[in-house]
Order: sequence, then C-alpha cells, then structure tokens
Amino acid sequence: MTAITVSHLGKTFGRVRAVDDLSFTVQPGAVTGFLGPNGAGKTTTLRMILGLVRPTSGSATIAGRPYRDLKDPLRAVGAVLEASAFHPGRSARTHLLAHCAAGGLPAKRAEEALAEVDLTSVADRRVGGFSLGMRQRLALATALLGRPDLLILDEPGNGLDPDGMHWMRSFLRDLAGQGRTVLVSSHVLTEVEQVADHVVIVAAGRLLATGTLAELTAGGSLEQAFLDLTRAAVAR
Ligand SMILES: Nc1ncnc2c1ncn2[C@@H]1O[C@H](COP(=O)(O)OP(=O)(O)OP(=O)(O)O)[C@@H](O)[C@H]1O
Repeated sequence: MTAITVSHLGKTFGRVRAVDDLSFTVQPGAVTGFLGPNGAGKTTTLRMILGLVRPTSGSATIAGRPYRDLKDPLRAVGAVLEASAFHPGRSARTHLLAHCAAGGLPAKRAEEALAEVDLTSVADRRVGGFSLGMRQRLALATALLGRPDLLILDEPGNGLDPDGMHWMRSFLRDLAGQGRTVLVSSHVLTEVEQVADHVVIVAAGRLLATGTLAELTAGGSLEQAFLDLTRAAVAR
C-alpha cells in the first residue's frame, strides 16, 4: 500500500497560499526526498500530513487513513519536525524514558533507541551540553521509540557538519534497507541526491515534478534538473 497519499492539498494563511493543489504519493520501503526552496511549503505540507495543521482543501493520508484516524500513531509514524526543544537539564536517557512513559512504550525502547543512533556512550550527559548533531540524533531516537514503519523528517541535515551529514545519510539509507519508509525534506539538492530513491519537487506551494531520482536527473545533476524545472515554471 502507498505509505502517504497527498491529494489536491491546499493551505492558505491569510493571503499567503503556502500549499496549492499539491498531489503526490510516497512509496513504502524507500527514501523520498521532498525538495523545494525556502518558503516552498514543505514544512506546512509535512505538518498537514501529521495532522498538526488543518488543510484549507484536499487531504493527506498515511496508509490510507488521515493521521488522526491511525489506531496506534506512535507505532505507525515517527516525526522530527525541527531541531527539537529538549529540557536542557535532562540526560538523553531520562528524556527518552519520559517519552516511553508518556507514550505507553516499554522502557527498554529507550536503551535500544540510544544504541540505534549511537548515543549510548553519552546517554547520561545533560542534553544542554549536546552539539547540534547529537541533538538531531536524540530527536531521531525519540521518533524511533515506537519502531514506526514511516519516518517524516523536516530538514534533518540543517546545521550539521560533514561528519554529521554523512552519519545522517547512512542512517536514512539503513532505515530504507530495513524496509521502512522515509520522507525527508530539504532545500539542499546535493544532500538529497546522495540519499533519495524518489524525489518530490515543490516551489511556491505547487508540485514541479515527482519521480525516481534517475528519471528526474536523466544522467545529469539534480541541481540542473531543479533549475530547468523552476525556470520552466516561472516562464509559464
Ligand atoms: N503559521 C503561518 N502563518 C502564516 N504564514 C505561514 C505560516 N506557516 C507558514 N507560512 C508561510 O507559508 C509559506 C510556506 O512556508 P513553509 O514553512 O511551509 O515552507 P518551507 O518550504 O518549509 O520553507 P523552509 O525551507 O524555509 O522551511 C511561507 O510563505 C511562510 O511564510
């Protein structure tokens, strides 16, 4: 079954049309890059998929259901929406244990998730002293607590150094290798080119193109394909 179906989705904020008649699907067991310049409507779309923003029109479903109708959302979907706010005085382990308790998940998931993101050795350090890369990994660990089949990540590479980027890319590839589905937004084309199987490109809230990376780049670079598409859209 299709992991995510976005159908004629629209959202206006006052006079701003953030998302405009947007339709695309996300296939299971692959990494889909959700690409577009700043302000293209990526975050708003992800928030609508997660039931955090009410669409003005259209719909978004996960495995055929709106997010609010999922029977066990923590086990169905994990999301990292922004460099999350953590309680600075808490350790990584305490943070994850609190989330396990709040979500009715077994405490052993905290330990497993720490290991999954390579944070076990710093699990008892205060999060306030964590680097940005460590915080991103802790946010990922939090999203992974329910062992979700689907991960939705908004710009997880933002602010990461080359090592952090490399770690994130291999992590996302591993998730897809385990048969899980990843939808990851970015405005950095080279970052997506190295990790995505499928690509959805948006600009000004509208779909510019969607397909496999190979189809869209046709032997060239994603950057060139993106520039051609945005120029063609402006010329229309
Ligand atoms: N709550 C809001 N109220 C008013 N305008 C909003 C709101 N949220 C988003 N917008 C506007 O909607 C448009 C799309 O924003 P959005 O954050 O979805 O884009 P984005 O592609 O995620 O951009 P970025 O890469 O910069 O995060 C922008 O013009 C933004 O200013």
